[in-house]
Amino acid sequence: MPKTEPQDDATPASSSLECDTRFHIDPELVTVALTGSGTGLWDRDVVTGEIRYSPAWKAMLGYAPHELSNRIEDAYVRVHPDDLAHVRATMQAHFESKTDSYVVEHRIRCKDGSYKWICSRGKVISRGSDGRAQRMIGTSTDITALRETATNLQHTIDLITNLTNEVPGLVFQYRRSVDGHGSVPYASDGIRDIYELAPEDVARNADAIEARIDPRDLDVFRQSLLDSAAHLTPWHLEYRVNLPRQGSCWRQGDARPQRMPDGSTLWHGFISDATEHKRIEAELHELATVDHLTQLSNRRHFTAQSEAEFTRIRHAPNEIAAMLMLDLDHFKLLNDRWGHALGDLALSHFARLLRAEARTGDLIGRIGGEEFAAVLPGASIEDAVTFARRIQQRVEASPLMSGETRIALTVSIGIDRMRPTDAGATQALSRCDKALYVAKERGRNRIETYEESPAGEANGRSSCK
Ligand SMILES: Nc1nc2c(ncn2[C@@H]2O[C@H](COP(=O)(O)OP(=O)(O)OP(=O)(O)O)[C@@H](O)[C@H]2O)c(=O)[nH]1
Repeated sequence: MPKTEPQDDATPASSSLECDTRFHIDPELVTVALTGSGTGLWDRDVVTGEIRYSPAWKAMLGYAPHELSNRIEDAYVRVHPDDLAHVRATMQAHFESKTDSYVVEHRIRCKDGSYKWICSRGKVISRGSDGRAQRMIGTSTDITALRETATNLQHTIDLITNLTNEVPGLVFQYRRSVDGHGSVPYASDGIRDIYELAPEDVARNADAIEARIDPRDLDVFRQSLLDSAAHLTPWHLEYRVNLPRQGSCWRQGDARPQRMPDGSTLWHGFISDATEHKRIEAELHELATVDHLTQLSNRRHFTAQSEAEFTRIRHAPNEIAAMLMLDLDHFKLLNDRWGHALGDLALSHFARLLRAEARTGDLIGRIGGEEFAAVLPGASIEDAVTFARRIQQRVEASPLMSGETRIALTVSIGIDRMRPTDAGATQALSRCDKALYVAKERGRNRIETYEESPAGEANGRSSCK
């Protein structure tokens, strides 16, 4: 049983180190190593309750080699009260051979009354025939600085987590390994709204995110990340997600990639809810492009669309397109007789008939008060005349009803084709306008196609009525 203080350069360390004859360390070096690492030795007689400490152990707590009692009950008084039960339980478990060794981190009071964090490790080295622990030796290492660093690190992590969790959106770290495997090592709480997932759902495998992305945007989503990884360019994407609770929503993602030493790519970024922004954008787009009364394209949008069609025709000599201008007859009279509100109804009624007659791909717009226009891609002048006749027949067959009153509408139509030699689509529209003028001149409710007169004046031919 311990009768002498354990020396920092003494057994048991030196004896066990000598076991391997090929590897001998000078005990003095062990002393230096142990002292330098802030480690002291202790040797406890479990039966008598005697415990002896090496000088380095005592120095660690600020005691001189001759200070400190060698009683275990005094040792327990120095343990921080909050840690005592845990220390005792860990020690007891080792005495009962429930653990291979004794390892515990706890606070211990120094001579000056302050506390240090230490890591105590020990092992029972002799037991009685009944298995009861008799002698135990061990080390204590000052880990105060380490604990402070760990505590500061935890505070920093808590701060970042608290801040990112307050941000309305998802702050994330996304890793893509060389073999293409994706994971999200860090996701703020916002992931519960952004993807309706928990951080742990994607910590090791990001597949759950891809499952939320709208199939229409999945390829673009994947490709955008591949591009960002390949060129280490910032990732930016607006894409749709389908969520169990919120349904279809828009998301906007922004992140910066960096290449890691193992070849993987790590993005740090942010994903926000872009649904409202997209809704407003769509609303503004509609306001800018759609005529409120008839829900047809407005003049500006129709012009832009027909210019795009004209560009297509000009670059493909075999492609054709016809253009029509349609104007309700005597609309002023209708307004004067039935009122402006009914005039509005007549306009939307006519727009419905026009839309019903159009094919997918045809462009229709309201370009003025009671003026409408259409571009029929792939249609010849003859096709356009047939289309115009069908419109007139539909208008005749479907009068506007105001209560019991039938209000008959008629429409005059001017037609021409888009010509590759034109400067733009408006030139075709202006020829349609001239043909329309002829239709009005010749009595209205007529279809006229444009024809250049020898004198260069606008003319019309091919009347329907
Ligand atoms: N109700 C209603 N009337 C409109 C609207 N925009 C224009 N108008 C009217 O449409 C009428 C067009 O009159 P005009 O240009 O003289 O043509 P019209 O009476 O149809 O005569 P023709 O075209 O020669 O057959 C005007 O009285 C405008 O006030 C609208 O949004 N709603």
